[in-house]
This record gives sequence, structure tokens and C-alpha cells, in this order.
Amino acid sequence: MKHFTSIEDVDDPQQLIQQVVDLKQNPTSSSVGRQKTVGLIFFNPSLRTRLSTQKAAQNLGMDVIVLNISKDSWKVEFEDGTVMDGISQEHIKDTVKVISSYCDILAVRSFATLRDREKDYGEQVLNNFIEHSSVPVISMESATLHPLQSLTDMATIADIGIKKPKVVLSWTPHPKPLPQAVANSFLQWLPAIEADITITHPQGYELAESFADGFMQTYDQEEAFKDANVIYAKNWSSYTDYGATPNVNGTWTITPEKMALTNQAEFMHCLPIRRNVVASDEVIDHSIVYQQAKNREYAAQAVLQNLLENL
Ligand SMILES: NCCC[C@H](NC(=O)CCC(=O)O)C(=O)O
Ligand SMILES: NC(=O)OP(=O)(O)O
Repeated sequence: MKHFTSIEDVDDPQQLIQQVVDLKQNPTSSSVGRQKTVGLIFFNPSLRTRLSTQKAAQNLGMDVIVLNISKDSWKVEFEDGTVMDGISQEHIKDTVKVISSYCDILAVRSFATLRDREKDYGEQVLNNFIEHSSVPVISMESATLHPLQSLTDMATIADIGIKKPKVVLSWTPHPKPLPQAVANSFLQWLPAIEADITITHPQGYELAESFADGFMQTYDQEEAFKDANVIYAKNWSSYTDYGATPNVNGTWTITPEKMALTNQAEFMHCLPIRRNVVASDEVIDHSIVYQQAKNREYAAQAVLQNLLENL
């Protein structure tokens, strides 16, 4: 594995998922990271990704540098050939070349802007990191994908121990427009575990065909929930009317009544979660979201370990 920015970077996804499950049972410490430094670069806020990746790096003996680039550093210019006489102070190529010179692995979080679909789906920021970094790059959520979350989610579902579970990705309400990254990435990884997959969302919230094609899709949330073993809740804004939040008929908040339609399904969410908007308190309080969040540590550890062993 050269980078970790999508499932396509992973030679054997099943093996990596199993490695996460094994680390959870037996988090043996390897010191493969001694004398190595990982840089965690955040263009957006984070709680789990920041802390779990930091903890995973420390478990492997690594040193960690964290930079909240939007708050603490110079304003970055992303366009090539620009005359930089405006507010941007440093070009991304200079930023990345310099940061990577201090690190053995670089990790970056850069959300979708939700303004320009072509730019977001072209992964301008992530691709600049890959192009200009002298060391491997990990995505800590890019404009279109969140592979550390998805690897975690696959290991969490595998750990439930149901053979070929029915997994439902359900759109849920949210007070502000959110990226499609978590949902896209979840769908990209699901075929790596044996699962029966259904996507449910209101009209207007269809995901990009490149991620959703081939899966069962329905506008009827209650129908989708029947016989489900896992409900994976997530909000996303419109892909077709990019970044918009078209009006929705009916209520999509996940309640105990809706969970009762399932086959005693586990409720999952990547967090942070807006309580009583995405799902009711009762659903969240009886869910596996904290095990899921804890698994972020093992997923990050498996990824770092693989990259370190290939340095
Ligand atoms: N990292 C996991 C989710 C991150 C992000 N959620 C958020 O921005 C939620 C913010 C809020 O609730 O206002 C997303 O959906 O991609
Ligand atoms: N799930 C997740 O990525 O959480 P943070 O945004 O808090 O890192």
C-alpha cells in the first residue's frame, strides 16, 4: 500500500479488515513506528479522527505533529499559476513539500466545499497532497471519501458476527448541508464484506451512480428497514443539485418504532450525531456507536502499520 485514500489503494481489503478485527481482540503493540513521525493536517474540525489516529500512532511508537491548517497556519492557495496578490499567502505545493519533509507519513482532512461538484469530485486538495508529498498520504476524510471511517465500519459489521447481514444505508435529516463522503465511502467498502445492501433516501438525494449503482435503492425507508441487521444512518446533501437540500416528505428521523421494523438491527453512525434529528436519544443510547468510534483507533493502527512496513 503506497497511500490510503480509497479502497482502491488497498491490495487486499478483506485482509486489512481482518487485521482491524484482530487488533481489537489483541491490540499487541508493534514498535514499527519508532523514530517515525506522522503529520495530521486538518482543514476541518475533528474529534474521533484526530484522537484515534494520534492514539494509533502512539501505540506504534510514532511521534505525532498536528496542524489545524485553517486556523493556525497561512491561508493556502490551491489554483496553479495564480498571481498571489490576494488573501492567500502560501501555495499548496509549497505547503505540502515543506510539511512532508518533516514527516514519514502525512494525513489530511479536507471536506467538500459543496459549491463546485467538479472540483470536489476532482479531489483537488487530496490530489495536491498526493502529488507534492514526498511521503505516503492518508485521507482523514476528503471531499468524496472517508476510508478510515469505512474500514472501521466494515470491521465493526464483521464483528457483529452475522453471516451475510442485511445492511441498510439510510439518509436522515440534518439542519445543514453535509458532504456525501461518508455514504460514498461506505458503499465503496461494503462489497469487501459479504452483505445484502439497501440504500434508502428521499427523492433528490440520489448518490453518484459510480457509488450507488448495483445496490437496491428505495424511497421507502420503512420498507428498507424490514429484516435489516444493521442500520447505518447518515445525512448527505444533494449530489444532482449539488450541495442543495431539497424539501423532504415524511419524517426520516430514526426512532425506536422504525428500529422495531428491523430484525433487531444494530444502529451505526460515524458521529458526531445531532440527537433527536438524525435519530432519537433512545436509538443512540442503545446502539453500538461507541464501539464503532473505538474501532477507529484499530483501523488507523492497521493502516499506519501497513504503510510503515512498506516505507
Ligand atoms: N467525520 C464524520 C462526519 C463529518 C461531517 N459531518 C459534519 O460536518 C457534521 C457537522 C454538524 O453536525 O454540523 C460529514 O458529514 O462529512
Ligand atoms: N467520524 C469522524 O470522522 O469523526 P470526527 O469528524 O470527529 O473526526
